[in-house]
Amino acid sequence: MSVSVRDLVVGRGGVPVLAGLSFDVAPGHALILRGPNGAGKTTLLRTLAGLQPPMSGTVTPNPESIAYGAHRDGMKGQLTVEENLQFWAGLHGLGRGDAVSRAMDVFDLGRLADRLAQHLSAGQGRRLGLARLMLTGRPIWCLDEPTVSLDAENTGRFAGMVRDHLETGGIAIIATHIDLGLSGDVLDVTPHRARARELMAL
Ligand SMILES: Nc1ncnc2c1ncn2[C@@H]1O[C@H](COP(=O)(O)OP(=O)(O)OP(=O)(O)O)[C@@H](O)[C@H]1O
Repeated sequence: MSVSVRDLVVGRGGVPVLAGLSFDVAPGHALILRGPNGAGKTTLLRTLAGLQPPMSGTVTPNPESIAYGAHRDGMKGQLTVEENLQFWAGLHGLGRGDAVSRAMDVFDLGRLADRLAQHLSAGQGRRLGLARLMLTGRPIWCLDEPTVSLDAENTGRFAGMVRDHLETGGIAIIATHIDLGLSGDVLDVTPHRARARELMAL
């Protein structure tokens, strides 16, 4: 399954932020989004993931194939680390087998299994949020600054997790300011800024 974006315009509060976006991402490939603060990377990712509608243009496939990851999405503070992961696994039909323990292993969460999510440090919470991706069973990951709060070791674990995902035919679209050492295309959204395009047309 490929991602295909055509003539996409994305915005916030009814105001266009990025325009003229057309790109494809093939199975097994990553696309790294770059651009300065406020350029529109989050807005683009949220639109791809179906969290907000495009102002115009098309995105395929539909959001059911896409897992969106940012901050502590969907984490329930009153549940433990393991309970959170079991909840997600059950929701996506992966509640049986060892999917949860494999997801915990990726970010070395075993020692935190019984800790309430609300008591996790920022980096621990990020590790839990990222481990969740493995339990969605979704082939396309849209990730917004996934390594914020992660130390070097866990940043490496994250890059390894994405590599494994790509090797099994998955797709990752990632907004990040750091070099994750992943091979993939880079899309600098700067030339697509709606205001920049308006000025260029003058
Ligand atoms: N709810 C909102 N209403 C109106 N404008 C918004 C809203 N949220 C964000 N914006 C604006 O939309 C623009 C794009 O923001 P966005 O978060 O997509 O940028 P970004 O490239 O992800 O930035 P960063 O690198 O800082 O995370 C910014 O100018 C921002 O101020």
